[in-house]
Amino acid sequence: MQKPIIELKKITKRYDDGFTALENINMTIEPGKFYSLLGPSGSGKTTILRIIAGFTDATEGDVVFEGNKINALPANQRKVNTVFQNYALFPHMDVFENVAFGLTLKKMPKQEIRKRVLNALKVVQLPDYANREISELSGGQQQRVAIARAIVNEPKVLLLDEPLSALDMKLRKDMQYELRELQQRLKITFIFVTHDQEEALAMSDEIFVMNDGQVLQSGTPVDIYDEPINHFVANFIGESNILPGKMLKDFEVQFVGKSFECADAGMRPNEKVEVVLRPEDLDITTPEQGKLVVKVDTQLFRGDHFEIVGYDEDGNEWLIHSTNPVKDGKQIGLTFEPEDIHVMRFGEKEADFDARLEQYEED
Ligand SMILES: Nc1ncnc2c1ncn2[C@@H]1O[C@H](COP(=O)(O)OP(=O)(O)OP(=O)(O)O)[C@@H](O)[C@H]1O
Repeated sequence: MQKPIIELKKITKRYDDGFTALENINMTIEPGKFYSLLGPSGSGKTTILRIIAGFTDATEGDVVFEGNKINALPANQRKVNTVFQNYALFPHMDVFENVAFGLTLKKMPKQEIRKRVLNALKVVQLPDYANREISELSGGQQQRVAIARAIVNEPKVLLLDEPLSALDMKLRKDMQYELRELQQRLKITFIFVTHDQEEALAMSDEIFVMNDGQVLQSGTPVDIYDEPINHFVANFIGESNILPGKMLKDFEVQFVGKSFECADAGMRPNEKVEVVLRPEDLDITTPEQGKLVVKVDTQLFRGDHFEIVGYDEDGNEWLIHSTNPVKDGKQIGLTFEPEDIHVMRFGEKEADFDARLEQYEED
């Protein structure tokens, strides 16, 4: 592991009205990586950015930057810059003046400002837009100006608060590529707030999944997708079939009244669990050959696959992705591999999960 650039240690934030927005948050941010804070509205993502930027104080805990505690350091002395959701550009200034604003405040020599601003505009692929008015720009171009204005200060960390949420779907996808490419080129640490799981999965080196002021799970997109630690994460990240079950013994789990071989171990016999099966891991076969039988109810064409909804004989709903269509009302069999079954404990927290993993690895 690299030396962290930012650490949040036991951060709690209680607002004046007594509301606890963050509870015991620990985060380690390494330099040069792309991080996402992912969670529903109100989960505390923006509050974390504001604490890192110095716009608000934590009630308890420490913010550490390159090994030094910076709890009391004013926002303008922190080596971080923020790109806001609404861009916060100055409408009465042109593009050049907007990007130059921070440097002008610092009274940097004019020549140096010019060089830096033109360079920043080149980085965001707007080299010929210096003299344009803000009102003459598209949403995507305004977004890029906001990013140019942030990177012109050469921050070590860029904080981005839902910067793509005002853009239409197509532009949003384009900007996802651009931002990721920009981050890799500049090697600045990005901390990106979003409630869009697809966006977080596509762009990040690491994701922190948040809910109710807590980090539920952190890890690479693949880890979080393949090994969600609880119902909330499994549901929030991608589409899942989640069913109640019971761990019979190591590598054997029971759900929908049947027992199945699985790849999970280290739980108590008969422990109540939840089982996750991703729609794309289910293969369709004949009812005779299926591990489960499902009656197809409806299907939607999604371009590269069909999304099929069916019900088993107990009335559990199943979501299945298939490359071929299946007739409504048809009985189909479903098969899957033992490693496609992901078993979760009820209500598990990340710390418990880590402890269990350690115990399991020691055994
Ligand atoms: N000044 C304040 N006083 C009291 N409560 C606040 C204050 N600011 C934010 N909150 C509350 O703290 C919680 C976390 O807010 P925060 O803005 O961090 O969430 P978020 O995850 O960024 O949400 P969104 O995606 O909607 O921006 C919310 O319930 C919010 O209502």
